[in-house]
Amino acid sequence: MQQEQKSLLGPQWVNLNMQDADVWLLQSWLKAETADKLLKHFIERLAWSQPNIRMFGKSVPVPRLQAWYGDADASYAYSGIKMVPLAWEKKLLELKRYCEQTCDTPFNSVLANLYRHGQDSMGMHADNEPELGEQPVIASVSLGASRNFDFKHLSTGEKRRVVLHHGSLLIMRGSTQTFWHHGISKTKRVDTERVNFTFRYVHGSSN
Ligand SMILES: O=C(O)CCC(=O)C(=O)O
Ligand SMILES: [Fe+2]
Repeated sequence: MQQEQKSLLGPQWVNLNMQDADVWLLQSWLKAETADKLLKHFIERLAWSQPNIRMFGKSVPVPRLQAWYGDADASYAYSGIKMVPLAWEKKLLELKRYCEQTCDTPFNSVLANLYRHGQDSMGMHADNEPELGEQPVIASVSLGASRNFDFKHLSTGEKRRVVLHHGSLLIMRGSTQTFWHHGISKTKRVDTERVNFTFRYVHGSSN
């Protein structure tokens, strides 16, 4: 089954060949002009906020802005925050559908992150919430500033770094979330915005 799915991704995809994982990257998924328009649109139109998360017993603001969109029944807890999805914004729904076509996988929700500059970040984590199921497929679309995306293997400590460019699509699936953490570290080299979408399929309690 896993082998069959792999071949569906097609020749333009780059397999990151990571141990205990199944990660693929398509750097120029969107045309540059489409990606430019979408970046501007999403920065202006999405309902960005900066919620608090609990870290080491303290409540601290996330070091970026975020927004959670999805089907009404796709709510779940993320880093201690109960995320109730906003109804799909029109262009975001179009992007989701295009992403579903490319990945040949359904998604019902997305976490949108806005990194305002290089000092915004996301700590190392796995997207392993029970609502995502055993071997979640997570599709990550990047717009704007290129940022380093870091992986670390939980038992061997092996590290991998890829640069996610404007208009790229990264897919993590299989056992990736079981064996690896991933995150976006701070950098002094970037002073412009980046928007990232991680499309997911949340298994709701009511369906
Ligand atoms: O911004 C990124 O590329 C990573 C986002 C991420 O890991 C997440 O939303 O869970
Ligand atoms: Fe993640």
